[in-house]
Amino acid sequence: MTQQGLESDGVLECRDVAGDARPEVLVEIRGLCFRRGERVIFEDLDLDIRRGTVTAVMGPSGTGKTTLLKLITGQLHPDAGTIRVDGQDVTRLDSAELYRLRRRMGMLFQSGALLTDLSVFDNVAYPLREHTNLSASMVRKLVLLKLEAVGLRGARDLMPSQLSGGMARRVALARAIALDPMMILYDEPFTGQDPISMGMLMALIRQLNDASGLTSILVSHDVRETASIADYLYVIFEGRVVAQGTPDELAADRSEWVRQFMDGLPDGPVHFHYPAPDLADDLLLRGDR
Ligand SMILES: Nc1ncnc2c1ncn2[C@@H]1O[C@H](COP(=O)(O)OP(=O)(O)OP(=O)(O)O)[C@@H](O)[C@H]1O
Repeated sequence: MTQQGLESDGVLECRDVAGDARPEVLVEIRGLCFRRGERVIFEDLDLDIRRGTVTAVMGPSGTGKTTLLKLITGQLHPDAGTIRVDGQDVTRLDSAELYRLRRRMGMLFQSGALLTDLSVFDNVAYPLREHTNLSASMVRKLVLLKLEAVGLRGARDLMPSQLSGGMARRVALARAIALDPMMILYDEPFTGQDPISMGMLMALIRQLNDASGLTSILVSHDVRETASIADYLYVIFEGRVVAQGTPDELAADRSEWVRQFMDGLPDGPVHFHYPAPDLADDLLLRGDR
């Protein structure tokens, strides 16, 4: 049994819910509640990531997508709810168990920069040297295979400063799959990429997922590109899932939420302004902030 959030008279409460583990689901989130100070980021959020799929999590800026990835990887602890990854509730693991589980999750975060003083080869070798006792010749073979998978075996001796942005992201991807994770989490992998790089990364995400039997969670603002490679999409807003379905289902969905988000419309249920007092009142207030 675990706790699940409920809104009652504007107060976030929690109730007990039972988890329902299903083998086809790799990540099962139930009743997730998470606050940042006074701000409720997630409130009673349910979400499933099925094994073998590329599942995208989309939503307006600041809605909590990166936070969700951090909760799944146990970097943040929820206020209530369960997050099961491969049957284990990450909210209840001790640090050694969490460490073992995290080794099975590859991450490609926006800030996941390469180590600038190490070559491409050594960047990819790094997790293998840190986390395994493999011989140098086995590390070499694995690094070359991972670099081959991202098309950069020939770039092994380059330093990060000699790579384009798209190449750097592909090296980071090779590093993320070095330990053969069961799952890979991508946070805005396409940001700042030209169309060719973006196309390469999209194809790579799909290919790696299918060829390596991975499960992928993809957080992205790039709706069209994401929809073209994802099997299933979640749209989250104000702490909850407001829409979900296959790309075809969401393309056919007429609800205001889905249309605003999928079609990038400036007007709709999502407002441009962060909540604030009335502008005229605010301007009349004394003070220096
Ligand atoms: N360390 C922090 N301390 C306090 N608030 C934070 C912190 N990190 C994020 N937040 C807040 O949590 C909310 C969710 O942030 P998050 O980065 O998860 O959003 P996001 O959906 O990934 O946004 P974007 O699409 O712009 O990257 C935001 O309102 C943000 O201001």
